[in-house]
Amino acid sequence: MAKKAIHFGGGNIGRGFVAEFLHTAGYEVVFIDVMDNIINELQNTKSYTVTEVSEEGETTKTITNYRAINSKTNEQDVINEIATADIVTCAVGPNILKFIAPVIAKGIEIRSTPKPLAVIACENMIGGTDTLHGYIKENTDSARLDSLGERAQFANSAIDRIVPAQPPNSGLNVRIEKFYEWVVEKTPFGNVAHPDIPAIHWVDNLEPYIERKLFTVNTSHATAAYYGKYSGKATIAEAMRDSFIKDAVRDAMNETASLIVDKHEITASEQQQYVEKIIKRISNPYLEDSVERVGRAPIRKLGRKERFIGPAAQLAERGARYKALLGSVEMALRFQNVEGDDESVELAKILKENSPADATVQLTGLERTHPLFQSVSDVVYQVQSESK
Ligand SMILES: NC(=O)c1ccc[n+]([C@@H]2O[C@H](COP(=O)([O-])OP(=O)(O)OC[C@H]3O[C@@H](n4cnc5c(N)ncnc54)[C@H](O)[C@@H]3O)[C@@H](O)[C@H]2O)c1
Ligand SMILES: O=P(O)(O)OC[C@@H](O)[C@@H](O)[C@H](O)[C@H](O)CO
Repeated sequence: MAKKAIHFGGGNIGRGFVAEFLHTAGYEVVFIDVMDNIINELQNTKSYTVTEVSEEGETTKTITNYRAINSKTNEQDVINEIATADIVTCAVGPNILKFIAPVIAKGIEIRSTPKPLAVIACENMIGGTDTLHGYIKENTDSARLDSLGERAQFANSAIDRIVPAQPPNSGLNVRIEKFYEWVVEKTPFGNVAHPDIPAIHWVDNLEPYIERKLFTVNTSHATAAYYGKYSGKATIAEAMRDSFIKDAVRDAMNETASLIVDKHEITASEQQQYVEKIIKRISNPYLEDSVERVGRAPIRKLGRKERFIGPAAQLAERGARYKALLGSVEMALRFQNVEGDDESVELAKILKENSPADATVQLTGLERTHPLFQSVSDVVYQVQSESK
C-alpha cells in the first residue's frame, strides 16, 4: 500500500530537506501550510527541484508525488488526511508548534488504522517532538489520554542542513548545501517498526546528537550572524571572511567543545573534526545565507536551553570557561529593530523597559541564583547603557 506523510511547513527545510527524504523513501507527501502563495504553487505544479551546491558543483533532484492543503481554510481536510497517514512531520519553527497541535490532535483522535501514527518534529530545538506532544495532549480529551500512545508515537529528532532564504522568483525550487544529517530516537517506537526512511540515522539516545548539533552548528552560525550584523556584513560567508569574527566563532566553538567532550562520549579529536567541518560549511561561499535569516528570532535564540545560554549555563555549573559565549550573547542583544523580525523589536522594548536583572530573566529564563546569571546580567547592562 502507498505510504503517506503529512508535512507541516512548506518552507525552506520542509521542501528542501524533509519532503526530499520522505519522497526518496517512497512516501506521498501532503504539505500543510498557511501561506496562500506556497499552497497555490504546490497545488499547481507537479514537481520542483532541490539543487545541492558545493565547490564540487551542483546536483539537482526532482521532487514529485505531493499534494498541498491550506490548514487555515481547509482544516477538516487536514484532519482527514492525518487520520489515514503513516507519519506526521513538521518544520514550522519552535514558536508555531502550539498552533499546529490542535489539528494534529483531531486527526489522531479519529484514526482507526491499527498502526500508530509516527510523529517527528524537525525543528532546531531540544525536545521539539516532546513539546509538540505536550500541546497535542492539551488538545486531547482527558478520557482518551491514556490510550493516545496506541494511536500515535512521538520521537524527537535532530536535523542539520543549511537551507538559506531562496532567491526571488525561484518558486518552489530550493538551493541547499550537500551535507545533511537527520537523527531520530528509535525507542519511542517500541515493538512497532519505526518508519522506513533511509536518510534517518536511528539512535537510542538523542541527547549527544542534538546538543552537539545545536551547540556547534547553531552556536557558531548565530555567533557569525550577530557579529556579522553588527559589523555590516550581508552574509555568513562574508562574516566568516573577517578574521576577528572567525576568531570569535572559533573561541565560542572551543568552549562548547569542552562541554560536549566532557558530557558525552565524544573524543576531543572527533569534536575538533566536527568543528572544522562546520566552520567549512558555514563559510560556504556558494550559499547566500543572510545574517538576518541566521540571526532571526533573537529572543528564542537567547532562551534557557538554546545555543548560547544552554551551553554557557552548563559550563558555568562545571566551573568552566564561557567568556566567548558571553560575547555572542552581547552581540545577540544588539540585534534590535531588524526589519521583518518581530522578536528583534520586542528585544529592544524589553531592554528599554526593564532593569538588567529583570531583562535577563525575561529574555533567557535563567534562575537568579544560577552561577551564570550575574555575568549575563552585566552584559545586558552594558548593551542597555549603549542606547542611553
Ligand atoms: N533553514 C535551515 O537551514 C534549517 C535547518 C535545520 C532546521 N531548521 C528548522 O526548521 C524549521 C523551519 O525553518 P525554515 O528555514 O524552513 O523556515 P521557513 O520560514 O522557510 O518555513 C516555515 C514554514 O512554516 C509555515 N507555517 C507557519 N505557520 C504555520 C502553521 N500554523 N501551519 C503550517 N505551516 C505554517 C510558513 O508559512 C513557512 O512556509 C525551524 O525550526 C528551523 O529552525 C531550518
Ligand atoms: O533555524 P534557526 O532560526 O533556529 O537558526 C538559523 C540557522 O542557524 C539554522 O537554520 C541552520 O541553517 C540550520 O540549523 C543548519 O542545520
